[in-house]
Formats: sequence, C-alpha cells, structure tokens
Amino acid sequence: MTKAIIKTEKLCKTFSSAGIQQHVLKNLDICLLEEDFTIIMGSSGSGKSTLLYAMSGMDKPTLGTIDFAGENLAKLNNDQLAVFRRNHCGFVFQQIYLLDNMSVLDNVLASGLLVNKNKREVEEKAKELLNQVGIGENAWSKFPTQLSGGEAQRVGIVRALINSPKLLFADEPTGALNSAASTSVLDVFTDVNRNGQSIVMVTHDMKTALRGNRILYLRDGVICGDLQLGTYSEKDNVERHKKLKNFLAEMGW
Ligand SMILES: Nc1ncnc2c1ncn2[C@@H]1O[C@H](COP(=O)(O)OP(=O)(O)OP(=O)(O)O)[C@@H](O)[C@H]1O
Repeated sequence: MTKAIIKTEKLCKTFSSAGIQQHVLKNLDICLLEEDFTIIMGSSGSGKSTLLYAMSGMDKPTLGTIDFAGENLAKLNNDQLAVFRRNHCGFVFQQIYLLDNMSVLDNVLASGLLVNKNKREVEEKAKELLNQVGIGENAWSKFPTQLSGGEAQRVGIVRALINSPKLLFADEPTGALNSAASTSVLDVFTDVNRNGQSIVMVTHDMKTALRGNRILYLRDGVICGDLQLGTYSEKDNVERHKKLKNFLAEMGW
C-alpha cells in the first residue's frame, strides 16, 4: 500500500498585522502519498503558497500538526528544521536563484556537498541528473547568465534533486517561462515523478496541472475539492483536460 509522505492535522495559519488577524489556512487535514504528483490549485490569495511553506517546514503553522515521513515537524527546533529540510526537501520556485559567480556544475555541487562530503559521488550524481534533464556536458561550465530561462529552471530542478529529497516542492515553476521552455521543464517533472520522486506543486496553469495525478483545490484556506486524475500519459490528454476543466468549473475557478 502506498504510504503517506505528509499528513497534516487541523493545520491552521494565521497572519497578524496592525492588530488584524487573517486566518489563511483553516483546520486542514491533508494526506499526501509517496510517489504522487499532487497539484494545488485555487484562486489568488487562497493560501496555496502558505500551505506549501507550512508543509515543508519553511514556515511554522499557528496550530495543528504536520507529520513528514513519520517526523512530527513541531518537535524540531529551527536548526533541526533547517537540517531536515536540507536532507529531505527539494524546492523549485518561479524564480531560480542560481549563484551567478559559479558554473552550472558548481551550483549543483554546492548544494550536494552540504549533505554528502564525498565530492566524487556528488559530482557523478550531478552529471547524471544534468544529463537526465537535457543539460549536456557543453553547458556544465557555463555561468547562469549564459543560460536561457528554461535551462536555468532545469538546473534549478537538478539542484533541488541532488540530495535525493523525499518530496519535491514546486511553486509556479513554469510561471516565468515561455510555452516551449515550460513544456521542457514539465517533461522533467514528469520524468522524475515516473522515477518515483514525490512532487507537490502549486500552479495556476491547467497545462501544468495536467501533469499531476491528483488535484487539490483550495478556497479561502479550505480544501474544497480533491480530484484523482490518474497518472499522466501523453495519450489521454484530451480526456484528462476535459476532466480537469469540469472539476475546475465545479470549483468556480
Ligand atoms: N508573511 C505574510 N504576512 C502576512 N500575510 C501573508 C504572508 N504570507 C501570505 N500572506 C497572506 O496570506 C494570503 C494567502 O497568501 P498565499 O501567498 O498563500 O496565496 P496564494 O494562494 O499562493 O496566492 P497567489 O496565487 O496569488 O500566489 C494572502 O492574503 C497574503 O497576503
């Protein structure tokens, strides 16, 4: 049976500013499964990024618990959380901040060596992953400013994967890319998920959402829809598109 990778119970997040409280996440009980490619959708301001940050331990919940692969995140102090994130989470954001003064390969190695001190092993893995996402040897010594947006994002994905995270978190990873670059980046996510990597991704984009096998819809801090789409395949895209479109229409998207 597939195991849960994340389980939240009564997860709440409230922001306070100028004496006003905003309840952004409201009593969320969510279970994400290993090897799933879960998509989080919802209108702007519904709490998607806040949920992603809470589940990854980047931000602490106001109330409730998060169990991440058997670890209760509430029991970890800030330093332990930082180590936990480094060892078990990968992050891909809309803007990829590669270090401009380092080559492509060194950017990836810098992250890998934080966890594994064996440079030969890390380098081998970095090269394998770079090849896997279509960043060939001729690009390894390039600097980030010499890359296209899509290439930089693919390097960002490799950097996020170098420490074999249990879960890859992505927040609008194709938001800044044109259509062709976005497709090549989505193909990478599809491939890594097919290799067993669990992914949870926030997106506003239907084409991106179609890559997931499960769609959670967040409205006003509450999960109000949960669609099983089945595993992505290039073949049944019309059917998937129809199913997702109907679901989103029901959600009032
Ligand atoms: N650090 C913060 N301090 C105060 N309010 C915040 C903070 N982070 C988020 N919020 C508020 O929480 C609400 C939800 O924000 P969040 O970024 O999670 O929404 P979202 O669904 O990801 O939106 P979008 O699709 O526009 O990115 C917003 O009203 C936002 O202003």
